[in-house]
Amino acid sequence: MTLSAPAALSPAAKLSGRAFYESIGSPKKIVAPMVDQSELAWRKLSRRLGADLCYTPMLHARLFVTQEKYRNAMFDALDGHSNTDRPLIVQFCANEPDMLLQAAKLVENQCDAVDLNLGCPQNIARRGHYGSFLQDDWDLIYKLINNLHVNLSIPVTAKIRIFPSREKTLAYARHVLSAGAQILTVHGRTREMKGQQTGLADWKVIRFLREQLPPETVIFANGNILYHEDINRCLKFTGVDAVMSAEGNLYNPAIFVKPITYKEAIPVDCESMEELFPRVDRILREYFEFLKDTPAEASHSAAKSHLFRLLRPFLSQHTAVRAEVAAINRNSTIDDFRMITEHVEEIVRDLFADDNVKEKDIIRRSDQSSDQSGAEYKDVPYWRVQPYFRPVNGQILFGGKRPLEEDKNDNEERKEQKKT
Ligand SMILES: Cc1cc2nc3c(=O)[nH]c(=O)nc-3n(C[C@H](O)[C@H](O)[C@H](O)COP(=O)(O)O)c2cc1C
Repeated sequence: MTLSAPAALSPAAKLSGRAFYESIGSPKKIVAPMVDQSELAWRKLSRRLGADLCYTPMLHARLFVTQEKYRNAMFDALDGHSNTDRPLIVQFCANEPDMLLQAAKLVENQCDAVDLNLGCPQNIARRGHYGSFLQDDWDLIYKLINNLHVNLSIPVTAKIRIFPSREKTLAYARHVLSAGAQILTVHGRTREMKGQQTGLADWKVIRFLREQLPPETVIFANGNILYHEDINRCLKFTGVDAVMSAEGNLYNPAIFVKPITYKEAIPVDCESMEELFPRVDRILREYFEFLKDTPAEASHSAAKSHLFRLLRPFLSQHTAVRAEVAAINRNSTIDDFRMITEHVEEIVRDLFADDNVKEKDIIRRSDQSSDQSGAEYKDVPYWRVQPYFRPVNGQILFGGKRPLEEDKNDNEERKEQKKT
């Protein structure tokens, strides 16, 4: 990929806001930008399972422009391919308007829009002065977005976090939109809500923004999507155009599998159980087939974390597989992933050879429910992919309410999450 000089374009020549959103098919179910996790192989799997728009992982604009090795590892000719990876929004973090523009120019023919990350709360973002730490520098945000709005041939979008005050959040949203952002993704957590302090995303603030901003503003809601039915619930509660999921999608890529029905809850009968909570052997095989055909470094370096997440409850029961996943390193080959996939298939085949398992292969409604979304919790057998409830202050809580026991996978997984 070679660098090209930016050509000035009239913003009027580009599709804006709702017209742009409609031009990419009015997506409702969106895979979030995720460092080292929303790479090509994963996006292909997610699209096959119902996602109708995907974001790339956050790319570092300066590294993308100045380091060819980084650029080629993160984004190659297959990313944003018209037959297999669209619609696609490429996300960058940046704090230099011209560097961001140069980076965006390098991908403008391989995606539908470029997104500015204004949400990353990690220390690395504090040190690098990007992500949510730009929340303190509204002038710079304006320049970053407006430079793309004026000079890029495709639309610019932005993903923000909320402030503790909803009025300030509204003023901030208006500022980001006035700079030229054509879609606003709102992650309903503040910058402080990370790690052990993550807690629930605030859908009420997102609804407030929806009510206050003009109807032509396209808004995506992000946060608290753990089950497929949460998508309907969130759309209904907030009134926004679409719902974005990160962790829900990673632990169960079939979270988007059904069309949006606006029904309160989907009854989990036998047929929908396999659709909504697929068996780990099936999902792993589908993922493996995409991984095998995706040579990009980004897809292979992401694979270990994907396996830990997909197989999370399964690994507690089958520690030999856990050891195989833990042993994956940068020298691992596709045959190592094939071997793990076949091992999991063999175990599940043996499990289902026993008629007793069939009786246990049901989703039970749990007696807990969350306060805000009204979601019903479910007990899902360990051989099926399922949401993960994050540790909060040493305990694993669901929606801030439901303590579960921490298990051995957490250490391995924490190591993986540190990388992201
Ligand atoms: C592994 C991982 C990587 C992430 N990387 C990014 C990123 O590159 N850019 C970004 O804007 N947000 C990133 N996020 C945040 C998510 O996009 C999302 O805003 C957040 O996880 C809340 O959504 P959720 O409740 O559906 O998980 C990441 C989240 C996870 C779990």
